[in-house]
Amino acid sequence: MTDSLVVDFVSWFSAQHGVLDTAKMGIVAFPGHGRGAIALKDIPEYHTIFSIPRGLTLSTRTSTLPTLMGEAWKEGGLDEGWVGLILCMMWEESRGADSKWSGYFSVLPEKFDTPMFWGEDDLKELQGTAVVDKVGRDDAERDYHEKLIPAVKIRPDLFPEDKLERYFSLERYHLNGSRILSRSFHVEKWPGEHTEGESDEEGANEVGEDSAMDIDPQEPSAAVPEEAVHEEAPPDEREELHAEGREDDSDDEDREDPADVAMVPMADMLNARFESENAKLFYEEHELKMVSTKPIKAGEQIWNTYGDPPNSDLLRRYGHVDMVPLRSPLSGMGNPSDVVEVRADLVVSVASKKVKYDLQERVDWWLEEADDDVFVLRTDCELPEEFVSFERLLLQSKDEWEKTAKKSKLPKPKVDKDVLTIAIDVMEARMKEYPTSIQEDEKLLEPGSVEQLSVNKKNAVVVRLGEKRILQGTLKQLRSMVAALARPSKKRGREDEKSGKGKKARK
Ligand SMILES: C[S@@+](CC[C@H](N)C(=O)[O-])C[C@H]1O[C@@H](n2cnc3c(N)ncnc32)[C@H](O)[C@@H]1O
Repeated sequence: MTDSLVVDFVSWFSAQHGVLDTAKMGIVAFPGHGRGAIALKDIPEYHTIFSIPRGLTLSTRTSTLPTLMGEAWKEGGLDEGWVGLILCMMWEESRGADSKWSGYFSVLPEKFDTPMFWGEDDLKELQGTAVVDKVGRDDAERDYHEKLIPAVKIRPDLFPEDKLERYFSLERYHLNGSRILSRSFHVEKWPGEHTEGESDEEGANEVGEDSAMDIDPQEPSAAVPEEAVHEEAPPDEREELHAEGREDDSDDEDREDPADVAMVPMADMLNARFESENAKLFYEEHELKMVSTKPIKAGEQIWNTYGDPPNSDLLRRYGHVDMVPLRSPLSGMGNPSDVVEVRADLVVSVASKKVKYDLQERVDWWLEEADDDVFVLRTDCELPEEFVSFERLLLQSKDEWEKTAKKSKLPKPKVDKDVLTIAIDVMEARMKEYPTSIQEDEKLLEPGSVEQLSVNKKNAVVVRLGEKRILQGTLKQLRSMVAALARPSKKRGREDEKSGKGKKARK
């Protein structure tokens, strides 16, 4: 069946000087994925599938609203965070056919499956996962009340009373916020490009949450071999860098200029799946181009990348989860990018039962020096170095601790029996934070049972099961290391090598 909204959208796109290779790409419904792009013919590598003039992207740079609002834009804090872009989207949509983007709004979602819109019962299913504390509905609402509504009130000429309920409600605010979270791109200005009223200060007014997808600047020349492309860390990788406390992380790198966050019609029609990317968006001086990064066979889906985040982030930002074969030491289906977050305070509460001294001073020192209050375990099921180093700090004798503080150096991440035993207790305690067991979750996802689950509940089970499998895998490795230590030393040496003891944890 032809999707008439898509037909209208494609004509609007062409009328606005977007160029789509209609012989090669179609937009169709993929069961469970919404709409997506399909190759209608074989597409060779490095083929431009469509291009979008920069002016057709929708951002605070391209909408005329900030200019019409004048000084009030900055004075009202609309140049900070996403609230300005949300207001631009609401305003453009409220203008109907007068807006340049009128043909775009009709293909944007009106409903999301993300936890932001879940009821209490569904949210309970996520207990223990990394999603719970990150939904951020209250923070988002603060901007609505403190910035957006005052701006709307002072300009009834731009925001007429009779349009407020339909286009500027709190519900529409959340909807547009979610459209940005799941569909926006990071599009930087071309060097030398100047936008009226915009500060040139680096990192000015950065936003805490990155755009949904990153794109690469392309060399200004037309022919672009892959090597010429500057690869940037996708947004979620940057979040991970921060979470892992690498030396090169800094808040400035973690955050983006809100004016760089852009809605990109057509480019946001592409779905993504773990390591399936076969096309990518690049930007040039005047246009953005979706280019195939691999040959794509006729009938195949054209996939973008969202940076392969863990299922907890996929669910929170996009409303879906990835299920692909897992890699050793895990098995079955899941997301190989999954992570479990283990709070440092859980480690402290477990360790404090084993030691006789007060740990507060060491914990404060750690937070100052390492800035890591959460440890991230991955599907390789290895203890992160930072976790081991933190444990060692908590276990140090008074003398050792004094030396550590004096030298201002984190303890070496050396694993021994005490470290392993506490790590096991921590993993067991972390596992208890989920209200259900692995077996119960696996049963819920079995054929015959999974069909009875709502989409939200199924996704919640997939997220929590993915996290629990990492904990289970890590526990298995830790227990075998303890068992190896208990064996006579000659045999142990050989087994330690096999079990990876002494191997550096992933940083
Ligand atoms: C950038 S849009 C892609 C186009 C979208 N499917 C549509 O119908 O407009 C991102 C949204 O597509 C859906 N999506 C993308 N990849 C998916 C996948 N692998 N499985 C299920 N849904 C997916 C999610 O709803 C996500 O929020």
